[in-house]
Amino acid sequence: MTKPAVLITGASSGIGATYADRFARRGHDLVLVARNADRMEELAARLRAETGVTIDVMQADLAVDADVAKVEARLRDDKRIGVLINNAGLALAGAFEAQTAADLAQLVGVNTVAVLRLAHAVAPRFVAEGAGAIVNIGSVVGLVPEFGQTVYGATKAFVQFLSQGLAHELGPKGVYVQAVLPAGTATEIWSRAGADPSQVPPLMDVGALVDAALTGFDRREAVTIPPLQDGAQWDAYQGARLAMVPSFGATVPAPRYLEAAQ
Ligand SMILES: NC(=O)C1=CN([C@@H]2O[C@H](COP(=O)(O)OP(=O)(O)OC[C@H]3O[C@@H](n4cnc5c(N)ncnc54)[C@H](OP(=O)(O)O)[C@@H]3O)[C@@H](O)[C@H]2O)C=CC1
Ligand SMILES: CC(=O)[C@H](N)C(=O)O
Repeated sequence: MTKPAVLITGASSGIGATYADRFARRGHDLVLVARNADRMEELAARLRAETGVTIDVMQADLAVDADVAKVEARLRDDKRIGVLINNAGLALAGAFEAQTAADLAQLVGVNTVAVLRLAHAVAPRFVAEGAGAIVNIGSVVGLVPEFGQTVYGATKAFVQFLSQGLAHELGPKGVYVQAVLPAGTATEIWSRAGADPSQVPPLMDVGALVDAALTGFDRREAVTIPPLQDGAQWDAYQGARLAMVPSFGATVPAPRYLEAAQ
């Protein structure tokens, strides 16, 4: 049986380039998407030579509406594509009040709007086929407002919610949706974000990260958190969240709000 082609955003470096390497070695044809076409062509030439798979390179800036539309069209029309890896993203150093509106718009555009639009473009075809996979790269930062990377973390919380919601909606229709939540991983994201090198935490090897994410993928896990050593902690967290749900149906405020503040 022919393996589905895989479209990977942010495939010019780091986690995306490593996904490209791993899927090529599994025998999948690829579509690589990012801004730096030279780096993708170099990666594609190496992987074609080493694995024999077919690789197309699409230059696109996912902060630019017309470029996102180009990738959406490819996802809608190219029926060979059966896996979307929504990986492209960026981080931003600095305090919220010092970050510029333009930088924040780019951060939110690439990390959330593009992720949503690409998933939305491919979902109808996957649902009609009753097959397909959407992998969204979030971050543990989306679970920890206390880290102080507020807007970056908010984009990753969006990715996590979107993924869990889509898993709930699309799973019964045959479409697998996975959220991958890396923690600090050794890629260019830190220097690109302008992070102070003395503040960078110990980092996971990018190959180890992607191999663990693919283990979760093969198991059809909804949320994969490679650095989390005790998986039962995630299950307990989800259990605590779901335990609140019946209360959300209450039609009167909780007693603690019925006493006037002193
Ligand atoms: N490394 C880490 O510690 C962690 C990373 N992540 C997430 O992993 C994902 C990949 O990042 P990582 O590999 O670490 O970092 P890199 O900086 O190495 O890679 C980011 C990729 O995204 C692409 N990209 C960035 N901006 C745009 C844009 N406007 N349009 C198209 N492509 C773009 C870059 O390509 P180009 O410049 O060619 O466009 C590059 O291929 C991100 O979503 C990140 O948030 C999550 C948790 C931890
Ligand atoms: C820059 C970061 O904080 C990193 N990409 C992460 O998500 O952990």
